[in-house]
Amino acid sequence: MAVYTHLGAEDLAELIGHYDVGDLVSAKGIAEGVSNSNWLIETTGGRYILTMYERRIDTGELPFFLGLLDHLAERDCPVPATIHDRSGAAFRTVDGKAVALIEFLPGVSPNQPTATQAQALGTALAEMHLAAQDYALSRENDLAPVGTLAMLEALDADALAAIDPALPSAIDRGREVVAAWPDDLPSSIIHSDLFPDNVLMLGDAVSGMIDFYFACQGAMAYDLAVTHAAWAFDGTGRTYDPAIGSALVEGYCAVRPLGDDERAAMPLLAQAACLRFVASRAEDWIETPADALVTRKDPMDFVRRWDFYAENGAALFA
Ligand SMILES: Nc1ncnc2c1ncn2[C@@H]1O[C@H](COP(=O)(O)OP(=O)(O)OP(=O)(O)O)[C@@H](O)[C@H]1O
Ligand SMILES: N[C@@H](CCO)C(=O)O
Repeated sequence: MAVYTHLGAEDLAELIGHYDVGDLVSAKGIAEGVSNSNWLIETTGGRYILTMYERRIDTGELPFFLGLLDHLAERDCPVPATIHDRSGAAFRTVDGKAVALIEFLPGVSPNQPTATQAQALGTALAEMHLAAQDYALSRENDLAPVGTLAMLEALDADALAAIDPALPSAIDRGREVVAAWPDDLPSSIIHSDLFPDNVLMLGDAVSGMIDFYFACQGAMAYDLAVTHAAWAFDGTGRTYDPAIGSALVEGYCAVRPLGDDERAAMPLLAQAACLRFVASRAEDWIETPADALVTRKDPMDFVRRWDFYAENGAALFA
């Protein structure tokens, strides 16, 4: 469920009236997503996505996120441009909450991506990294290994063990990742959360990369590692698909070949990606009541990936 706020027809028409997009025809709440409320808006001028920022997002960071979409869209990356209102503002406030209107992009998120789609995504990711290098604004990664380790350390050990007896050992493994973390890899603005549900595809082509609300300054190879962990396994992390993993890296390197230092770091970066999702999922699991409407994601899905990278990472990225 991802419409937390009711917006009546009059509120919507009034809001849309501030934009040069034609008259409101229809507005449908979008069920996917958990962080924000989203509507598919149809006007006499076209289709748009209206987002109301509900939680996790600090309004002070919206100029960074929305400006990034504009910067990338201007450079032909498949991301939705922000629609600015008649006064030029990228976001407005309704009932005390920030809202933004962005371009609607066609396509569907793949449930079972193919290697050809993974290759196209690798290419789109590398192009995005290059296009973002001259973006004027910056944002620190609050979910970098040091931050996600702290997140995990702050959770109650018994609560972690209640999810799975193997989970508390992620803390010591996380410490090893943080101790080995390289600070000098080539960086840009990275997406940091490019799971299949944040990618829209039309056939084999990437028609959209969405949900940039974890974007931040970071090592480009780390973003590739996150995307690898998100795309190359079944959801539970039990089965690795080598065709998808190789195609993703190949598509990336066709545009931006990895340096020797980046390639050597990939096994560690992939484990850092696992640390990040183990930590955020464990925190959400413990903080979300079992009967909440939102489905909790299992941190163990990323412990399994972590085991896989620890064992096979060196051969995988050689
Ligand atoms: N620009 C867009 N064009 C087309 N569809 C979009 C666009 N942006 C979002 N959507 C649709 O809305 C859904 C929810 O969007 P999104 O994933 O950004 O929600 P969220 O609640 O902000 O994210 P999350 O739950 O991942 O934190 C997506 O799965 C997609 O179907
Ligand atoms: N994509 C993340 C949620 C956003 O942090 C996950 O699957 O855990």
